Amino acid sequence: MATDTERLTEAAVRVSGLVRRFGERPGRTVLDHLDLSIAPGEFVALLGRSGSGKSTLLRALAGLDYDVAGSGSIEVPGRVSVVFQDSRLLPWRRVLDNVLLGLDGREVVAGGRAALAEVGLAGRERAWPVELSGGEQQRAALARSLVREPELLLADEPFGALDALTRIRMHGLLRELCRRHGPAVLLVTHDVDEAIVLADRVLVLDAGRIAVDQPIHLPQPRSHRDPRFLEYRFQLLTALGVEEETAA
Ligand SMILES: Nc1ncnc2c1ncn2[C@@H]1O[C@H](COP(=O)(O)OP(=O)(O)OP(=O)(O)O)[C@@H](O)[C@H]1O
Repeated sequence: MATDTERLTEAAVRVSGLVRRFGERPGRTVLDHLDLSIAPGEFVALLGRSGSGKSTLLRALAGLDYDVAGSGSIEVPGRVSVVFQDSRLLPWRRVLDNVLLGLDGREVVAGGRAALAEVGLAGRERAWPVELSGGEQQRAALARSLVREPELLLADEPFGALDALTRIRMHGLLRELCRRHGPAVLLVTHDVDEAIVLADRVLVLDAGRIAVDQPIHLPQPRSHRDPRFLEYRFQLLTALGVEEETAA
């Protein structure tokens, strides 16, 4: 029998027949025999209408869905980091202590400082979270994830609460950090453009399954004005049920 490590050599994530239900029996089926695989280092964005189950899938991959009815198999690597829409920094800990939370040893301090420098927060190690802007708090959250050198980064609307300009800056930063650290990424987003700008592959979740699996064949950095970008946008908006005239 193959070991966990052997089985994961070709895929960072392998999900098979995943079912998740909520409510009293028989309950509402949110994920319905969903299959998904993500290669090591691949950046995948997950779109879907509100309530389609994107966060449910992400929580399942993160192992955060205790007490949920369901079945199916999930294989993920040993080192998984999660970033949410809010930074979830502990307000009573300084920024560097937040980044190092749960890590031991003197050498991790240097790693934490380096991670903060990578996200543009050098010099803010001793700041309190409340002293950071929303974008800076998300940068700190990214540093906290990356210092753990994850093989899989799960991100649930990490830029959803940021203004448009900060968002664009964060896109560049995330792309660069992923290029350097090479985790597989699953990014949940409502923003079709964000998905096309960042991802190697865009998925659309519908009726409990992956309804669209679209590789994005565009060089980085990607321009919204590229006609191929517009084609991907049109196609994905249509898959999301946005009126064709609006999508056009
Ligand atoms: N713990 C829970 N208990 C009951 N129902 C839940 C629970 N978690 C999620 N649901 C339901 O499952 C469905 C999918 O929720 P989920 O948060 O995964 O959707 P989503 O695609 O991430 O939505 P959004 O884009 O609005 O964030 C929703 O109808 C939601 O109400």
